[in-house]
Amino acid sequence: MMQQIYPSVAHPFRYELNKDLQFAAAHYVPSERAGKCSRVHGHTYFVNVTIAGNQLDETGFLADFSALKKIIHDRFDHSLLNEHAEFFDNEDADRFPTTEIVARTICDLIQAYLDQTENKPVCVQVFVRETPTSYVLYRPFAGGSHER
Ligand SMILES: Nc1nc2c(c(=O)[nH]1)N=C([C@H](O)[C@H](O)COP(=O)(O)OP(=O)(O)OP(=O)(O)O)CN2
Ligand SMILES: [Zn+2]
Repeated sequence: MMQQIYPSVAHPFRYELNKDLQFAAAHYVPSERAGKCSRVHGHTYFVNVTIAGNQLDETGFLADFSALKKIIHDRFDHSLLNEHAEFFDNEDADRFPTTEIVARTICDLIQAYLDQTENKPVCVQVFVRETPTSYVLYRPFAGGSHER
């Protein structure tokens, strides 16, 4: 699944960077309505992160590819997503580890890192593929401005 072409996101910035990464993790969706997915099972999550901005840093990077990988892969690889209590909550449907909420969480984590960099680019899209037939796109600025 790596090296696939992802849906593009409209933005006004001069530079756009994309980073593919993956991690293996278990999860369950803690709702009877999730059917078989309410039982613990695992995926290899394929993620594409899109970052955009007008300024590069002193290294000529929009963002450091290696740092982006570390933020996500090192945190979630070979873990049970439901156990990351700082991000997910089995009692709150807006914090269940669904593909949608995993994508939003990844975007928030990446943006928190970018906010600390000198050139302050923005994460404009996160793609998360959970299975060969299921993926989600999260676009934090959809329908609005890129100002934060
Ligand atoms: N909108 C969402 N729907 C489902 C999610 C989700 O996160 N968001 N998650 C699941 C399950 O966790 C499951 O891992 C994925 O389900 P599904 O795509 O149905 O997997 P299959 O391999 O059974 O699908 P095929 O159509 O047979 O390829 C369920 N729904
Ligand atoms: Zn699943």
